[in-house]
Amino acid sequence: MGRKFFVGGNWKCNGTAEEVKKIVKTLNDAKVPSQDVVEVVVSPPFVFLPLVKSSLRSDFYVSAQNCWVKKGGAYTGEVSAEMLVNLEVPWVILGHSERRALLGESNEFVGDKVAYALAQGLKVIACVGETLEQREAGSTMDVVAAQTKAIADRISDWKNVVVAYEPVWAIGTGKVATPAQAQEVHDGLRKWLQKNVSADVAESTRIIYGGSVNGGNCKELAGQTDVDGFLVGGASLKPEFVDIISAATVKSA
Ligand SMILES: O=C[C@H](O)COP(=O)(O)O
Repeated sequence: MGRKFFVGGNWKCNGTAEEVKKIVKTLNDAKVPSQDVVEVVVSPPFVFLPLVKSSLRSDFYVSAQNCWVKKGGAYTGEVSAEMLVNLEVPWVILGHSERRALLGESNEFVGDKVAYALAQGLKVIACVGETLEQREAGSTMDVVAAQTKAIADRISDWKNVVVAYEPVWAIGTGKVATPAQAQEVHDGLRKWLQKNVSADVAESTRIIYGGSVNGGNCKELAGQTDVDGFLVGGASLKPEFVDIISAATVKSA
């Protein structure tokens, strides 16, 4: 079974209600490849999830950008996986590098979050990626393998997991990884899954790329064998997100 192309739009901490309505309208009016070809998920800030969910076209899905590591309770400011399930939000992004760096989320903490969210029935976009310093030190594969291992150690079923490879140096910088750089790490991650999880999981798990993806570079990146889609930040707030979704046709061509 082929891996269906996956395009996620991570809106991060952006937008007013008016801006959100405008983005949704652009998406709703867009002509994109069918659901058989591409799975599209947009991830607004928590407060806009109900608005987006209720107004977004039915062939696109919503995702939260984070959730708490265990059952809800006395955790001021957090949102639990159960709450997302209750609101019928199917996806959650976990382990984004901004949270790892700014909020000190460790590999183990992210692994615990992934395991808990999956156990509640959520689907997870799990982010991994190296800093520029780590890349220059030649430790890219070690870093992403350790991040992936912390997840693999805690879960047994990968069917609801998409792995997002997001080199930190490429996020929001306009400095996109070359298609060859992306392919090299995606291939390395797939081999890691094959060796440490199973051949089936390696073959079926989508590994998507994130980091300055835009309407201009998406097709070449999508052409790489092991690039199964994108997690898009800045460009997901703009009409060019539609072109990025349409890059899925590169795979089916
Ligand atoms: O989650 C998305 C990534 O952080 C990429 O962000 P960017 O497309 O703005 O570089």
